[in-house]
Parts: sequence; structure tokens; C-alpha cells
Amino acid sequence: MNKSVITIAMPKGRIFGDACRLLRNAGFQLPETFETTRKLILDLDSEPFRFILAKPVDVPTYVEYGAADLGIAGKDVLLESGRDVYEMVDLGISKCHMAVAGLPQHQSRNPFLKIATKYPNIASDFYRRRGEQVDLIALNGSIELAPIVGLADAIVDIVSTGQTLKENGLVEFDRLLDISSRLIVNPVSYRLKKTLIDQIVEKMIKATEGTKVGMD
Ligand SMILES: Nc1ncnc2c1ncn2[C@@H]1O[C@H](COP(=O)(O)OP(=O)(O)OP(=O)(O)O)[C@@H](O)[C@H]1O
Ligand SMILES: O=P(O)(O)OC[C@H]1O[C@H](OP(=O)(O)OP(=O)(O)O)[C@H](O)[C@@H]1O
Repeated sequence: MNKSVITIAMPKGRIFGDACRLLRNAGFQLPETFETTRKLILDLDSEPFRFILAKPVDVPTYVEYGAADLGIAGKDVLLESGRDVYEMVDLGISKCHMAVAGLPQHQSRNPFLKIATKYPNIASDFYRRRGEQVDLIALNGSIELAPIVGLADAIVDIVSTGQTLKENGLVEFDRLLDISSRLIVNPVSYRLKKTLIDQIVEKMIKATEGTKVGMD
């Protein structure tokens, strides 16, 4: 039986290590095996907290539906999903940015630019604001491949070190938004468990001090 009072959805993948470090800094007593286990549900012995380990892109879904009270998700995933959750804390981890990129010599003869992306909602919003009509091509990864093989004129994707762009001969044309991971909360959970959630939020804010990216 789940005696846990608070369920937190954690993103597996590249955010996970940073998120665990931050939780430990915030005082959560995560066991050493937390980062290596293949279990997807982990209850703490010391406190009434349950962690569920989800694919990063699915974290806002678990939180919106209330399967988790809290979650950690990238700003990119939050914007793209449009899920109805409260964004409580900029955790300042897994920083990167979203950019338009392509081949340096790119000149399209297409009436509409073809844009490959894992983020069709963010990309379409960006081009709508610019008053440009584009054809979006949804891909699931290796986005940088698309302009090189002629599938698309440009990409909208995440850039961190810039290594992937550089090694594939692409350049950045526009910077769309800065990204970091956020602590999100289910609105109903927040109403029902406000005191406990506020305590967690406070601890997380303290733990993240000095790691903000300075944007929203
Ligand atoms: N190169 C990067 N450097 C830093 N942070 C990144 C980078 N790429 C993505 N991120 C951030 O980390 C989050 C999770 O990325 P991750 O690659 O683990 O998940 P994913 O893209 O869903 O991958 P997968 O499909 O392999 O599970 C992204 O939503 C984004 O906020
Ligand atoms: O600027 P960099 O430090 O090179 O990082 C950027 C790369 O990281 C992400 O890809 P990821 O590693 O998640 O792979 P995938 O999207 O191709 O699965 C992103 O989609 C870029 O391809």
C-alpha cells in the first residue's frame, strides 16, 4: 500500500542526475541506489515521499492528471505540452536554449520554409509571431540530420554546448528561448496539500540559490 503523502514525478535521462543532487541538497534522503535502480516507483523510508520515474516528456502529463503531485520538467517540455500545471520554481539545472539552425549557405527556393523539430508547438508559435508561414516536419531525435540530407531547410531544436551543430556543419540563425528545469505542481494537489508543498518549494528554492538562468 502507498502510505506516501506526496508523489513526485522525476524525469529519467539527462536531467535525472542533476535533479537527484538538488533533492539531496534540499534535504531529501534519497538512497544511494536511486540513480542505478530499474524500479520505476521508489518510496523513501524516512519521509512520506514517493518518486515515480517517467520519460521526461511525460512528466507534465503525470502531474496534470494528478498521478503525481509534483514533478520536474524542462521548460521546453512544459511549453510544448501546454499542460495545466503550476510552475513553482526555476531549478536552474539542465540549462540549454532553443534555436533555429541550418546550413550556413542555406537559401530556400520553397515558398514555405520546411522546419524539422521535436517541438512543433513552440516552433509554430515562433513563426506565427514572426508572421512567417512554414511547413513543420515532426521528428523524434537526431534533428540536426534533417537540413544536411535535404529533409528540411532549418531546424528548431535544443542547443547546449553547440557541439552537435558544430560537428554537423550547422549554424544558429535565431535564439528562441533559454531553458532550464522547473518544479511543477498539480493545481488540485496544491490546494489540498498546500502546507506540505510550500515547505518542499521553500527547500527547493534554497537548494537552487545561485543556479538561476535569469529568464522565464
Ligand atoms: N543537450 C542538452 N543539454 C542540456 N539539457 C538538455 C539537452 N538536451 C535536452 N536538455 C534538457 O533536458 C531535458 C530532458 O532531455 P533528455 O534528452 O533526457 O530527454 P528526451 O529528449 O526526452 O530524451 P529521450 O527521448 O532520449 O528520453 C529536455 O527537456 C531539456 O530541458
Ligand atoms: O549543443 P549540444 O551540447 O551538442 O546538445 C544539443 C543536442 O542535445 C539534444 O539531443 P539529444 O542528445 O537529446 O539527442 P536526440 O534529441 O537526437 O535524441 C538536442 O536535440 C541536440 O541534438
